Amino acid sequence: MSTLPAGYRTVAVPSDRVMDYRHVDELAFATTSDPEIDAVAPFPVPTDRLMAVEGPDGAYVAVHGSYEFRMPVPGGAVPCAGLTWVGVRPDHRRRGLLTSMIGTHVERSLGRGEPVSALFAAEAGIYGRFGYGSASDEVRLTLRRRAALRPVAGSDALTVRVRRATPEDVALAAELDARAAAGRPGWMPRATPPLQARMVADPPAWRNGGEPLVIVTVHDGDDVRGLALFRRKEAWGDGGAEYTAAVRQASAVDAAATHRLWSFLLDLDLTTSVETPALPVDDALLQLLVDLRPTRRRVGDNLWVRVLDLPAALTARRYARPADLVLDVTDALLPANAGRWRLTVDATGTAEVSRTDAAADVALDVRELGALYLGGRSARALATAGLAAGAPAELDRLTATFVSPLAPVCPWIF
Ligand SMILES: CC(=O)SCCNC(=O)CCNC(=O)[C@H](O)C(C)(C)COP(=O)(O)OP(=O)(O)OC[C@H]1O[C@@H](n2cnc3c(N)ncnc32)[C@H](O)[C@@H]1OP(=O)(O)O
Repeated sequence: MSTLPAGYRTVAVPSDRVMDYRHVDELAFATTSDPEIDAVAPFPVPTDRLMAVEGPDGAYVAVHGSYEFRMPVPGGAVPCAGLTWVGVRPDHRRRGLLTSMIGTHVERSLGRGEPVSALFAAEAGIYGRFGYGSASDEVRLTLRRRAALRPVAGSDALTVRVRRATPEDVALAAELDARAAAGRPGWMPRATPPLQARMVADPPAWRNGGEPLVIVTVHDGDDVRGLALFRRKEAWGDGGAEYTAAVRQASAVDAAATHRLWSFLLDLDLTTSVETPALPVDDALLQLLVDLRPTRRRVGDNLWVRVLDLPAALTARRYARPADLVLDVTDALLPANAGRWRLTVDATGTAEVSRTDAAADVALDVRELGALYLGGRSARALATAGLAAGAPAELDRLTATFVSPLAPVCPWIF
């Protein structure tokens, strides 16, 4: 599957060449490694999941890696290869190295028993051709200070505490993140120490002129029910203070804690605006705001999902209702996924998937199956763009079967 131009070869990256790997990404992304950052936020991708392409002179010219995730899906979690740190040295681009690396990634992921891959795309035009579908959106808000929230019972009884964040806050940040996730599809757990360290890491290079990271916690007696990490940036205009507060993480376990947390963040002295982290498009904050109109909203693509092993992927999640559907799938990269599949879902939401010769209810490419996989897209909407084919009733049956009650999102970029 992986075809490289003559003179290039695919190699695993030994631990003594991780810096060579990183140098390729630095040239591809116009960044540089910084020992001060590495000291608090070590390189997070496991070495045994790093791959490189060597050029004719033996130097690394293209790299990719992956995380070993258990991606939350409706009703469960699926082993997922989180493709990451993909880069091709600018003098070796557009000669098929990424295409070859995707082949390597797919083979290795399937070999490890990972039926799904997911990623954040550096540019939206890159990954669709390889069968990744845009499966979730995120929204980032810029809120005015004192934006009003609808009342929530119990919020006023909760207390808040504020202090500088420290590396020791990592356990609390990870715990609150996991509790706030509440099974939302796509919300990747940060399961390894290097990924968790990044939650609270605060090297000066990441401060963008702002203060060191601050942590605010919401308490019900001794119980911590919410947490936010944020930093303010000093600014003075003709009218006085114009600070902005950028929130890195805002996690709360219920509506009252959510209300208390955002009430605090929305009324910080000296600030005029508050920037949220990536939120799901149905986040509680959007429901609580009395008036969304003055709020700047930027919606962007979030996770891209690639179904690698169709029967394993489709049986790894639960479904919203019983169903008997025949899907006719095309997959130019992985012919084992192509053809007609019967998806039967029982009353518990558990699916069986088998080959069939029966007539298809819906025809679609594996890219669109990836888009639907987390339950955040509509088959009928895809069909309006010519990306799925079927009678409206069958398309709606597919959507109603796949739908997630909560919009999928991954709140952190990997
Ligand atoms: C999950 C992540 O890590 S996302 C990070 C991706 N990395 C970056 O964005 C860093 C900067 N860019 C790069 O390193 C490289 O340009 C890459 C990785 C995006 C592409 O690598 P290349 O080796 O040039 O890709 P390759 O030659 O295999 O191209 C395959 C096809 O994708 C297309 N393509 C490649 N990059 C892009 C892009 N940025 N936008 C749109 N199309 C693209 C090519 O034109 C080609 O199309 P074709 O088959 O119709 O001719």
